[in-house]
Amino acid sequence: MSNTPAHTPMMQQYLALKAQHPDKLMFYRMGDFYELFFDDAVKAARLLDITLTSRGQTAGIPIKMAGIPYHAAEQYLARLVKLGESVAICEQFGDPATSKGPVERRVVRIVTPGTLTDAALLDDKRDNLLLAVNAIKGRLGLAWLSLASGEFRLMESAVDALPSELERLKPAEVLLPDDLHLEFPAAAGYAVKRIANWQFDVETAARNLARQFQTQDLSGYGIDEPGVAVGSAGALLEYARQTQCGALPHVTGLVLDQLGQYLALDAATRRNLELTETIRGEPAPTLYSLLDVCATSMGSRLLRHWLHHPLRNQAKVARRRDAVGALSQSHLLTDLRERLAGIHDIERISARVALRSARPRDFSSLRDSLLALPALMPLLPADPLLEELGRQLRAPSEAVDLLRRAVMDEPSVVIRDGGVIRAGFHAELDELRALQTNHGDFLLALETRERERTGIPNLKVEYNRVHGFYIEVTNAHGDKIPDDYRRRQTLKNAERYITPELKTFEDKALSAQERSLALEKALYEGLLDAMAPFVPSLQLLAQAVAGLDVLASLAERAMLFDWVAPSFREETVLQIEAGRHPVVEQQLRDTTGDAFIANDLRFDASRKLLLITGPNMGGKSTYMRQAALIVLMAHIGSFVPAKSATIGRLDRIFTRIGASDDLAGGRSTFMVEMTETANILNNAGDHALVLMDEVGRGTSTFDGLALAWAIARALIEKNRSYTLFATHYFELTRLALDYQQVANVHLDAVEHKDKIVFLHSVEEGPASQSYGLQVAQLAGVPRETIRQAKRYLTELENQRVSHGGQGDLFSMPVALEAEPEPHPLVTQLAAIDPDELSPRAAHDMLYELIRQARAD
Ligand SMILES: Nc1ncnc2c1ncn2[C@@H]1O[C@H](COP(=O)(O)OP(=O)(O)OP(=O)(O)O)[C@@H](O)[C@H]1O
Repeated sequence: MSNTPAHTPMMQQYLALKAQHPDKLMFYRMGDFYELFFDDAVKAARLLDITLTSRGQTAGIPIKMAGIPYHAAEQYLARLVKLGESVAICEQFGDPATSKGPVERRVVRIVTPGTLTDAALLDDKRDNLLLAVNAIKGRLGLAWLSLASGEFRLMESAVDALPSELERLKPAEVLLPDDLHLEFPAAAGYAVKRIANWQFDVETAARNLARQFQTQDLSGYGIDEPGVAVGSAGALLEYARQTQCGALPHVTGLVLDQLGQYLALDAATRRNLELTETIRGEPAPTLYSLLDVCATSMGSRLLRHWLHHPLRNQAKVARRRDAVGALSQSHLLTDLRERLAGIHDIERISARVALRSARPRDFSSLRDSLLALPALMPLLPADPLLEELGRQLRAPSEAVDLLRRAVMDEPSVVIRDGGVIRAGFHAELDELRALQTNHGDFLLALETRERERTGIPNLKVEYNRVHGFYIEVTNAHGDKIPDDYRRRQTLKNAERYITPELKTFEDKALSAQERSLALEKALYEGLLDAMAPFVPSLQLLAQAVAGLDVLASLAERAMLFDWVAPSFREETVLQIEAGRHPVVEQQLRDTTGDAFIANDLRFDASRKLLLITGPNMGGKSTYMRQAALIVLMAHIGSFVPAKSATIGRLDRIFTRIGASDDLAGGRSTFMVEMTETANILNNAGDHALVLMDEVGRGTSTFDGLALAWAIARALIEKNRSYTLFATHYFELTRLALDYQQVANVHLDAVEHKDKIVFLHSVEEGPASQSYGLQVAQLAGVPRETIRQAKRYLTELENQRVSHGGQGDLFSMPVALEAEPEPHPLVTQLAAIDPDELSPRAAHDMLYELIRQARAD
């Protein structure tokens, strides 16, 4: 037998619970603290910067410990989940005073980065997604859930779509089967959890999902033959359920995400266009930061979603655009937006109701929000989409009525403290509360009555903590004591009595507070039960509010910034009159106060590639990006910064903009550039909008020029996309001579007293010079260096004139065509060494070659 002492009973309990959650930190409730032990304590102390102490020994091992006060737990949880950690929260049940051995404890929930529902842990303005990924035979199965709203989606795609899907969804946590190895973009900001492979089993998943949704199978969700994505959805649902230690009643269905319905944006494009984050990862200035003046956080989240999911269907987008138009014309728009601001996060509150974690203030906020809805309807202008949304704004009247009757105007923060259920809702609760507050009245009334009954004028009814309630009679009146008085205590000059009536009152009063708190808690549980059936309709209503809010914000932006309604066409056209870059325009206004120079853009079937030249800083990138942003804004239903915009059928936007290293991913600038280019050449079709910014500049001049030339030709001949191709290689401007679909445009600049002035206006034709040195001078490069560069430039230009220079490369384009394969006869001839051949063999060889030549 070993001499090692056994673990203490408490540690045995701890270790048994911890063994079920080895990969999570365990918050172990002990009185007013959550304690962490052993390695968890060391880790938490490091991550949270809290003190590491020790708490004696167990089984001969010192117990390392770190603790946090339970009432401050949320802020620590928030920090841990941000760092990608998961935490199992273990509460104590039963009364420590009466239990033998350690009080019972259970893990009540698990907080992981992707399954947050607490208002305090969530970002109001973005969805918090849990994503499960699997791949089988080259097919990728994705499923994702926003537990805080109940939205559950899935899709299948090719494995190489993973990076762009991650960029689109931006999950907080990703679940993967144990032995799946996929290449993930580095530093993507989500936690990765490995779970057992069998959890992804497709058949089990399909069964479990159908059970969750209470359906026969999944065909009602458009899934007739469950595949790899269903396996992911099953694994995800089970994981989410475990984190909540219970059912997920608000997850009532699945949506099959049809990628085909969205304008496709690859990962690089989402980043390059700075939709919701700048290239440096900041939240502003971005298109989202400009557009998001939503009054509710539900609206802000939906807008973010719309920006990442522009719709291809022109009719659907036109409906939104028309609603934005109607709202922008409405003199009630400001009123509407003010009213919307009074509406709380119905979506997330409903989810918490379903998960039974709603707090008292969730209920009062929900009530106030539902009561505010009817006032919105008269503020909606006539418009088909707005009328549809308006119809969805009706709150279930029973729910409103219940909340009104049950919940105080301003309930306390936690139910534990009472003060939540409204007076008049429940008679017994009212009585219990009355007992606590009306002691004085009752005692006075009793005193008066007893004085009259006994004829003792100085009889007193009183209370003290030791003896409770009593009637005190001085010894002088001892002979008048009625029969029903029972002696409780004898003093020097007086006796204290209790009567059956007073005893009953005492019992009630002393336990009233305890009982009223318990009753209030039970009523609160009942309220959660009673509200649960309304969750699905509240979720729908929340979506309607969010939709309305986004449309109203877009209308406000359209009015303020003077944007116009785009018009859509089926045919090949993309025409923008006086377009502006929405974000740069506002930045200029806020900083220098300069006006943004509006520019036209014209594409049609006979003009599909624009070669853009012009000086650095001239505005090439801005011009290209503004085209993409206008197209994108149009496809979410927004008005656009232009005088007019006519947009034909489009299915994708591709961008190859800017030089960014992917050092973490081990790819150089040039490698990133070429990977993105390869993606475009392999996938862009004639309905794609392609932006190519200075492709080829990441390598040597000649390689870069040759690549840029070949890439432009491929885009014209093969992809036939709408292409904006900005370049510093003037040689490329000659493509316009060879292809009628190619047009040259340039950004204008003028030199004024040795200084360059950018006009930022786009003109037809190629630029005349590049002004590189002038821009360098403007940037503050020392004068001497500029002088040297000038001298060197003159030398280079002279050499170029005498040797033909780069331009010659393109005056004989054939030279660039791939070398043709040599004829087999040539190969054979080259392989012959005549010195090794006898005259006879040479003769035979000659005949053989002639035979082959004739046979050809
Ligand atoms: N149409 C415009 N009106 C006013 N200012 C503009 C306009 N276009 C660009 N600018 C200003 O010029 C700056 C440079 O523009 P941009 O980055 O598009 O130039 P570029 O030609 O792409 O330069 P480079 O070749 O060095 O990348 C912008 O930051 C903006 O402040």
